[in-house]
Amino acid sequence: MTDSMLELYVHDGLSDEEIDRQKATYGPLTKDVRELIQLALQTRADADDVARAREHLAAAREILGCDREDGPYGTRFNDSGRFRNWGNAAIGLRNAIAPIGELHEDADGRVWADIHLGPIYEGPAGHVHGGVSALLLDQILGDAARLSGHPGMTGTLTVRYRKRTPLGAVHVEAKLDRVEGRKAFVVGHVADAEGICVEAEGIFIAPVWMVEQRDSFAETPRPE
Ligand SMILES: CCCCCCCCCC(=O)SCCNC(=O)CCNC(=O)[C@H](O)C(C)(C)COP(=O)(O)OP(=O)(O)OC[C@H]1O[C@@H](n2cnc3c(N)ncnc32)[C@H](O)[C@@H]1OP(=O)(O)O
Repeated sequence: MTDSMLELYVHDGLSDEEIDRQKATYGPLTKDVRELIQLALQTRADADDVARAREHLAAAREILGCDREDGPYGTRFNDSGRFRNWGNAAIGLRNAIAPIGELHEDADGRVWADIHLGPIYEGPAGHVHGGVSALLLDQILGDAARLSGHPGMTGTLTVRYRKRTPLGAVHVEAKLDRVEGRKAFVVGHVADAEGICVEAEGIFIAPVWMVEQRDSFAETPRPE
């Protein structure tokens, strides 16, 4: 288990220029697919038009599938400290379902993101699915732990839904509270314009193998 995870931390030696080129190529593709996911939900096109659109999509799948990788993307890094977890379900640059775009870090260690949650993230009518809020919090709290120098796996995530979260603009933030041995305690919340909707505490635990590799994981200042 541990070994299989480490195998997915790959130094692929890409130059910064090549990473930028890939971002410019695949970032817009992800954006297009994200819009497509929403259109699949919202289109009123009739059966003929849907059939026509599906033919185009089949053609696109054929082109994109010609040369492809198998399996998970993992975490890839290069010599200049840039790392890519572009498949990450919450924040991956190449993952069209990942809701988090840009992540910010303040000088006081607060990590935050402003996100637009469209209708594909619906749970209760017109409101954000509770699992999506937990996804955002798991990621942002984990990033706050990592960026404060205490990366770890989520051991426990405690989520309290204080009020419903409307679809639309939300703000997510987190901050390291304290560290006890291999455990980092992080607190955070999801808020709408009216205030906090969901609050969370996470315990992020650095497994022994991660502590041994800590330099590689902690000194990762430039996630893509
Ligand atoms: C580079 C990292 C990037 C992070 C990105 C963040 C965003 C993504 C976050 C995730 O989604 S991670 C995926 C979800 N989490 C997992 O799949 C974790 C699965 N569980 C594990 O791998 C292990 O159970 C874990 C690493 C959490 C703990 O295993 P250990 O063998 O290191 O724990 P150990 O039994 O030695 O206990 C160490 C301490 O932690 C405590 N502990 C263990 N499991 C715990 C737990 N689950 N919750 C709270 N505390 C826990 C335990 O009591 C003890 O406390 P004390 O030091 O005070 O005695």
